[in-house]
Amino acid sequence: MTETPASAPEAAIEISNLTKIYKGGKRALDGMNLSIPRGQIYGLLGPNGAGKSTTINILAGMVNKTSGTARIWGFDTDVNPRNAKNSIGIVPQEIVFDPFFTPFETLENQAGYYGVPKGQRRSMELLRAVHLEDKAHAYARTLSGGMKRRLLVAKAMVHSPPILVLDEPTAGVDVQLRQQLWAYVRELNALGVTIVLTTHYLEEAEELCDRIGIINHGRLIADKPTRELVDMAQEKVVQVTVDRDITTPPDAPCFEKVERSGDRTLTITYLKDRANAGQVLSAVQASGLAIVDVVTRDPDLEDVFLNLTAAA
Ligand SMILES: Nc1ncnc2c1ncn2[C@@H]1O[C@H](COP(=O)(O)OP(=O)(O)OP(=O)(O)O)[C@@H](O)[C@H]1O
Repeated sequence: MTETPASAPEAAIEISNLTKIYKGGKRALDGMNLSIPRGQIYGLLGPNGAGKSTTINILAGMVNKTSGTARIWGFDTDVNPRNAKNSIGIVPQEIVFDPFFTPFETLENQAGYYGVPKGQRRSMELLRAVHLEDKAHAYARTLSGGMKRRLLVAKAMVHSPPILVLDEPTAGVDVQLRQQLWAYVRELNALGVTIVLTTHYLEEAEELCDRIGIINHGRLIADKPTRELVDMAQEKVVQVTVDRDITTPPDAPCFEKVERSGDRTLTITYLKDRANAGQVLSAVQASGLAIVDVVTRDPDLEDVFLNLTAAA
């Protein structure tokens, strides 16, 4: 089983100057530096093709890096590949199973592959945790897409690794099952497992992750606690409904942008460091319009993400 260094490392994963150039010349990672603190739920985000899967596949030992180093739970993947591998469980993006094995057999085989002794295997316990107990002896090919994904999570945990990495785990999983999956991920995290996930659902990342890193063009361009990252969003939006049809939208120095979004509605964007909602509303009233309704929208991770990746 996993041999842990004398003291658990500060960083669960430590990547330095990692570069990957694929055959054909594509530079998927361009000197990536990334340190994932132990004990966290860490979200790795980035637009399509940014290098997320390449990073994860290098950690999983499925892609060879071109240069740089990666340490998993303190173990260098070049110097100590076996311990590095035993310290991490990976839930891949692609669903790959031998369709002729049952979920129970799939877990038993995987445990065998990791050398987990029979007496220490937890196949049924893991199936219970991912709500697949009643499918334990059904053929894997009869499982739905969501069930297969949950089986993959259980499979990644057979050797009780201290780090679990999930690559786009909720793609194609319905809302209810997604909630169950996240509940299990949270449970594992509460037990001390460091979680790393990539996702395209920014709302999900915002809700679930303690810390978020954003990758773009093979480099890490942001790495902050989720709250701080969301706070970087500058633009706030107020939607104002007024008492009469608007011919020309009013303008004011505190507006960053103003649009007529209906006969009687204005959508006004302002920068939270330069103005506040009170000033924006006063400016609307000063233009002679009476306000009958106001809706505000807080900036979210999506705003920050789009700004950062567009700027880079
Ligand atoms: N086997 C490969 N051979 C050549 N180029 C590749 C290979 N795998 C990935 N790439 C390229 O490397 C870049 C990074 O791909 P990667 O899959 O790591 O991105 P990603 O951030 O995971 O994207 P997505 O969100 O779409 O999964 C892309 O331009 C991709 O086309």
